[in-house]
Amino acid sequence: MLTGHAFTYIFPSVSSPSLSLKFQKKLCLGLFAFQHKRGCSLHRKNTPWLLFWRNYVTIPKVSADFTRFDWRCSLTSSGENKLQNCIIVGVDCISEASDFSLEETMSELQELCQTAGLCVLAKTYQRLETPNPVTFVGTGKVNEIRNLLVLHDCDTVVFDCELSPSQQKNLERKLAKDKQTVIVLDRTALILDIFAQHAKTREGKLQVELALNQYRLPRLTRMWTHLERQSGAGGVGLRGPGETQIESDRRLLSSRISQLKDDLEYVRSHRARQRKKRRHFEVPVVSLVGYTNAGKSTLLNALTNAGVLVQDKLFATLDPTTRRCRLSGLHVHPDILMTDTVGFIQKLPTTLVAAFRATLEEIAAADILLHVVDISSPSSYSQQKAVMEVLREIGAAEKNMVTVWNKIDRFQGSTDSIRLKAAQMDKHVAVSAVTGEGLQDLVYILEETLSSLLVPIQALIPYNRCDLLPRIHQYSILDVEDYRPDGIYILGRSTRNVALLLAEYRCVEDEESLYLCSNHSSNENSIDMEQVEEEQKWKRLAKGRHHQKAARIGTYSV
Ligand SMILES: Nc1nc2c(ncn2[C@@H]2O[C@H](COP(=O)(O)OP(=O)(O)OP(=O)(O)O)[C@@H](O)[C@H]2O)c(=O)[nH]1
Ligand SMILES: [Mg+2]
Repeated sequence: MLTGHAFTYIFPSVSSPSLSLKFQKKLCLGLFAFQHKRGCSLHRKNTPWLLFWRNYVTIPKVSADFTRFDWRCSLTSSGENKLQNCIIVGVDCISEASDFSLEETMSELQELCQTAGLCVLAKTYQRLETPNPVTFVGTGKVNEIRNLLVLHDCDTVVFDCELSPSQQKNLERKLAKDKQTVIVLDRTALILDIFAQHAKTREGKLQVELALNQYRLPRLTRMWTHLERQSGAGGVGLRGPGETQIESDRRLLSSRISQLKDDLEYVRSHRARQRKKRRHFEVPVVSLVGYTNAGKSTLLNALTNAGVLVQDKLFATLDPTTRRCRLSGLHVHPDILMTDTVGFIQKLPTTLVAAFRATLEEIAAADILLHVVDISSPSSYSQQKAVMEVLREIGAAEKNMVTVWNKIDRFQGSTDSIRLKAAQMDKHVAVSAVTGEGLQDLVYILEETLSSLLVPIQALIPYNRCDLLPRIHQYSILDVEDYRPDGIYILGRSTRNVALLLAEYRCVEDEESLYLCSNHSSNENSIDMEQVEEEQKWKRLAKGRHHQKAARIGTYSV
């Protein structure tokens, strides 16, 4: 029989204060017996019922409210998202070279503040050789910020950098005026808060919660300073009651983090399985990537009538949206899956990149990336570089990519000149997602890029397999189609799936032409026979299960 202690050790996530211990024990032992009977492992991570239990039945309670962000809790007692005043502090570290100018970074920080619900009253900045380990900025700057706080009667400061927990604590102490508390936020906290406000789907919420908790864990002590002061009065030796609370909160928070990691791992593997299945249909995936507010969602709406939320705010989109669409200019692949996803930003917090792995992997797995750039922004070049950096980080920089210069209707110079400039560059196109200008060029480039995904084919199809011809004609570009006495000889390029279908009729009659064809397509698209069997197995599986959802088909006529 399990004792109470052993019980919570083995089933930490099931122990919920909302249920009686007796009931929890009974339930877990029942489930354990059930699993044991079926020969399943008792390992925590391998128990689907436990995942289900954790996700849908109980969430471990922690003594503090960890589902809301600390600073927002302290700002608004009611928890409402009302506008708060703040002062922003820009930091330009000479040791950390950036493509963005200080002015660009400051205006971006102001936009971030506005999106998070903060009203910027004053700005200041400092150029530093290296950050001060105690307060990040110098002592003189700390005094200046304190004066600004008094002058504007404000109690929130936002720093444009990632502060360490101790720097944040020191700044709060030094900036506190007349014993009134001052809230010190850094760029990471601000972005995390925006993400927390915008996450709608369960997956998005899990990812944001993981990033939030990872950010919070080393900063937990700051929440309990009021209890630390009781240590002497409480007379509990050298340990204050606050310390015990921190320990238990830290343990609960760590266990919540590991639960979230487990849950996200499950999401990731589910997505990977979906991707593997998707590869067996002829629908290529085109992913919209780009800096936040570049116009990705507007472009998706313009092409597919997806009805995705469009806002002149940073990180309006957080959760990926995929739409199956039919673009009238596309022939080889008339249907494509288009995905709109979270935008990128310079100095993207590392916790977010790690937490959003499931979403970012979707980008990395796309067939083609449409890199949307706001060409009307003075920072368009730096933004483009920042996006490429994140793509490099997630291993997607070498993907087939089309650069879309968006918002040409707002461009300072002439629209024709920017369209001409894009036309002169490889895989570049200039459009306006709002007016529709240039969208025809985009579809044309997309068609070109999609046909580069095709693989070379050369086969002699027997006359009793004429049923394959309609599919071959639909998804291939044929250079030769010769009706011979022993069968139909074809040479050209086609989709991966058609190439797999023709694997058993493959013949190598014209090696030179096949070589030319294969030069058309990228190396990663060439199929090797080792994969054929595995792919055909999947094909049979996919055929048997009519599980393809009737996707919404948007139409766009050019
Ligand atoms: N003038 C003009 N405005 C545009 C164009 N494309 C988008 N916008 C505007 O730019 C703003 C941001 O557009 P979104 O489509 O939400 O941008 P996004 O890249 O999806 O942004 P996030 O989801 O926040 O990363 C909105 O106000 C759009 O109306 C365009 O071609 N011309
Ligand atoms: Mg968007």
